[in-house]
Amino acid sequence: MGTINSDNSTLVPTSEGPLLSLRWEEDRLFLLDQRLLPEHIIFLELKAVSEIWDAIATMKVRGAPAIGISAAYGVVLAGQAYEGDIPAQWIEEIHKAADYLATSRPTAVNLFWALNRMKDRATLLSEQYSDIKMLNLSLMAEAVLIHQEDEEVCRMIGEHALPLFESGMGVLTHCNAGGLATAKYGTALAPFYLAKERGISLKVFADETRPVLQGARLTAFELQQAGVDVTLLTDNMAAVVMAKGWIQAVIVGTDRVAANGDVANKIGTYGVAVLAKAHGIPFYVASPLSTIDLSTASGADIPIEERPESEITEFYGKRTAPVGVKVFNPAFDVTPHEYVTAIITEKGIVREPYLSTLPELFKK
Ligand SMILES: CSC[C@@H](O)[C@@H](O)C(=O)COP(=O)(O)O
Repeated sequence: MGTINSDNSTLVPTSEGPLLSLRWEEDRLFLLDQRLLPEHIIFLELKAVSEIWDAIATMKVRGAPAIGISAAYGVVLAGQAYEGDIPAQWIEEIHKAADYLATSRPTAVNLFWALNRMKDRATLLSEQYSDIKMLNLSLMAEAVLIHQEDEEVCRMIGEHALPLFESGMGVLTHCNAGGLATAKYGTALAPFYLAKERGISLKVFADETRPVLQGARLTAFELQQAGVDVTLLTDNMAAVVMAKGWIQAVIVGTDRVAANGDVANKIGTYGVAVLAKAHGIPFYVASPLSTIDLSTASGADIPIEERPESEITEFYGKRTAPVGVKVFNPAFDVTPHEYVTAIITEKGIVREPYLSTLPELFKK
């Protein structure tokens, strides 16, 4: 890919590997507007903290790692917008922006992880430098590092996950935990890219993922672009394809893993996990360490975002439900740890008992 557009024209995708959804250039963030995929490939050029907040809240950028990276750049923009020369005031602006960005979406812990990392770095830097230009440059380097690290983390998740699959296997995924949701490769989709590179043929089944259709619009799109064998299903077809024996494994991403191994991910994931267990199919979760939140004891403590009713009562602007009907629209659900066969991280694979195996990952 690599084509950048800032004047809202539609660009034709190329097939030079995974599509990149984020690009930073000195004092601005270029973001692929994921709401418009697959019809339009349009990059937004963001220069203000409020624009980053809006992009996250309205899901122009979505997926836990991509949200974290965008927020980190949002903090950089706040530092660059400060016009004074007093480091203590600069730090205040950084904290104000981070606290504001933290209100954009509640469930993906990568958002808070990245913001805390940026705040800590800013504090450390302000003890070393008093020149605001130097502070801004150094803080920008931290955001760039978060961005670059994510690519390597995703690649390593793919390396660890790949041996779980054999050529010819059918693998089901839900939502989009791909390159679009991360710096590159994705988490759950990373092994599919590596398999493709290495001539291992996997048959991927992508749930469409109601109500915002990340599976149909994003997963099917990015895998098709990369030449991966992908078949699109509506969410209620997962049971049928499992019963037919077409699925040998499930792999999904996550927005937050609690200390006991409970996993929050896109609404519908829990149902897929229950179905997998009923059919004796392993259910894998791909998670960077930045998505593991040991300070959250269990899934019951994970804040679950509820989104606008219109996502359910309307379909692309057309009303599909009676006016005034009651609606429940949680964006995520929690899969209890007993359904999770293994969690695949950049540091390796862990299994039950998660209460002891997850903390070990942070000591490696
Ligand atoms: C690597 S992305 C992992 C998760 O963030 C992903 O599976 C997911 O649930 C995204 O939800 P979204 O609401 O599209 O941000």
